[in-house]
Amino acid sequence: MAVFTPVSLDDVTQWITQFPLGKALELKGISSGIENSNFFLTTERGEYVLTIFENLSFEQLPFYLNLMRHLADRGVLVPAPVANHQGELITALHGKPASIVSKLEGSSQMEPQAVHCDAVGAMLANMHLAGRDYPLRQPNLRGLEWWHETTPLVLPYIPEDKAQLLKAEVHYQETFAACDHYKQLQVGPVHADLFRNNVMFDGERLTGFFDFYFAGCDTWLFDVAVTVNDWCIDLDTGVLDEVRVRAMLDAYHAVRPFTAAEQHAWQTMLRAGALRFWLSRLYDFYRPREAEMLTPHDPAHFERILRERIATPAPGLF
Ligand SMILES: Nc1ncnc2c1ncn2[C@@H]1O[C@H](COP(=O)(O)OP(=O)(O)O)[C@@H](O)[C@H]1O
Ligand SMILES: N[C@@H](CCOP(=O)(O)O)C(=O)O
Repeated sequence: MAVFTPVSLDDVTQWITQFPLGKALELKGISSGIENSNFFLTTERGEYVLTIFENLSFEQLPFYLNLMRHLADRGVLVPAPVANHQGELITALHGKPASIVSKLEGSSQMEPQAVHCDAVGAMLANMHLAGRDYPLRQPNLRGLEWWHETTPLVLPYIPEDKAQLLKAEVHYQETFAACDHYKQLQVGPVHADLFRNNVMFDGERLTGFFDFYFAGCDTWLFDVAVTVNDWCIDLDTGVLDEVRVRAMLDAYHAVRPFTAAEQHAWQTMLRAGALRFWLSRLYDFYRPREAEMLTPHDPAHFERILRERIATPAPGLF
């Protein structure tokens, strides 16, 4: 399903000569994924993933690919982009931007236990620290400004009680973002979509974070909130599982200690993390892109999480 641009081994045979990867031996389309055309590529040098970007442009991609290169160079487990002989990470294939990155071992852990949350928390903190000297800047394109612009576009489609909640929450978050506590939060490159399906595990060993195409500069705490809201919940109810929350937060804190300002902002950030995905799911549900081929994710899941975070205080950061 997720090969929108077909590519054959023949197509790649000539194209690959610009990379220091030897000959292409095998190419296999990857069926999951919703944004891009992805292939497992075997060459004389090893196993890689070839991506043809269907929506992001040559101008937008350097932030993401260079961030992955930067993090990989600092020992964070992420796919390492491979440069061609000219030092370029992004080159054209069938007229679209394409890149080759290293293949991560393992598979996604869709039923995480505390041990997995511990590994994700520690790696997330390492990733934030490693991103401190990343020189490129791009805001989180699904941040506050996008919430402000997108809310009026979905309001006409949803019933009054949901519309009230959405408007009230955006207002609450905007007010908080204007306060001094918010301005004290540490900011840097964040993944911003670190769900279970964007991390690989080989058993209990974390082998990497991937799918950085929602990354941007935002508060580190927002990234933690998005991650906790997916990894540490009961998927049916959205209720936080204290054991997994503690494992993730303690592991993060051991690498990069949370601050008092972050402790103060924590409950609000969990709400922000829920709002972000409720809104994007509403938008994708009611205003699907023309070329959208897959069933959109269920917005009700994140509405439930938002209501739950408003009603029930979460365990503290430390
Ligand atoms: N670097 C990688 N190593 C191993 N598998 C990968 C890698 N990148 C992507 N994949 C596989 O491809 C699938 C689709 O990738 P994803 O980034 O989610 O696609 P999309 O951006 O189209 O949503 C993933 O679920 C994973 O199985
Ligand atoms: N995690 C988001 C959707 C983003 O899709 P991805 O497969 O690229 O992570 C959601 O669940 O709404």
